[in-house]
Amino acid sequence: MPLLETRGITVRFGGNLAVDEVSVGIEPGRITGLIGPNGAGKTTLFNTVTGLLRPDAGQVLLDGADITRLPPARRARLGLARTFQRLELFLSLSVRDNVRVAGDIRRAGGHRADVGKETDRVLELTGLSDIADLDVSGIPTGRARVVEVARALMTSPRVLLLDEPASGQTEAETDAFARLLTGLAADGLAICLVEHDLPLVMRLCSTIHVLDYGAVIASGTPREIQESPQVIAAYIGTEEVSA
Ligand SMILES: Nc1ncnc2c1ncn2[C@@H]1O[C@H](COP(=O)(O)OP(=O)(O)OP(=O)(O)O)[C@@H](O)[C@H]1O
Repeated sequence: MPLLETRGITVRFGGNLAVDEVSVGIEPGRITGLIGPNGAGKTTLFNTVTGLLRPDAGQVLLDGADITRLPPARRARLGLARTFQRLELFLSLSVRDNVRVAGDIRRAGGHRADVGKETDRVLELTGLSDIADLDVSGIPTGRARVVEVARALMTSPRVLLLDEPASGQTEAETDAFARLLTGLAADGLAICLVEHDLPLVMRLCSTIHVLDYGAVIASGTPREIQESPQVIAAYIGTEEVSA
């Protein structure tokens, strides 16, 4: 059973059909991939799921409940968290404070928690403890992407949407990141991964949905996706589909 589901989501920007009747499901305990060439509609779909954008048609369901019209903060409280393709961190704050701030906001909203203790736990879990006191402006992009994930984890999400989280990471950082995501999924988190690093997607995801010009052109296991003629055609001239 999917925890998060989109049903027939459609988004138009003027005459441009950015998302075309997309129906996909994200299951707990699994990493679901969402891939496609540039401009395929991946970020736009994320924006409708998190409430930054109202779709022209379709529904978003969380645990079977229709959340299509809820504002982003309500969705966050229900367990939706995301990271952004363009990093959205406070550059002049330390890694610890960037992570902590999500806990402080949640506490201000009435959630009872020891924010300091939870911050330390999340920093440890995400492998950021050694750089916790550095300003985010002074750390490499690859680690900054993990800070975004850590901040998202401070909201105790049930669903985590990741928009190109491995971009800018070294090979070693990507390996550590892959282990982190595998562990989070093993603990029951439902993860949706938008990523251009296709070998990483193939390695981590149990199911992959492929978008092209806003529409789902294929859904299946990594092997099925790699062998799909539609997917190969969509990627010709852009990237390799093979891992
Ligand atoms: N705010 C906007 N106004 C107008 N058009 C937009 C807007 N946001 C996205 N688009 C268009 O919608 C389509 C889908 O864009 P989107 O960013 O969702 O694709 P994407 O798959 O995330 O691409 P990428 O892999 O490059 O991040 C593109 O044609 C894009 O130009």
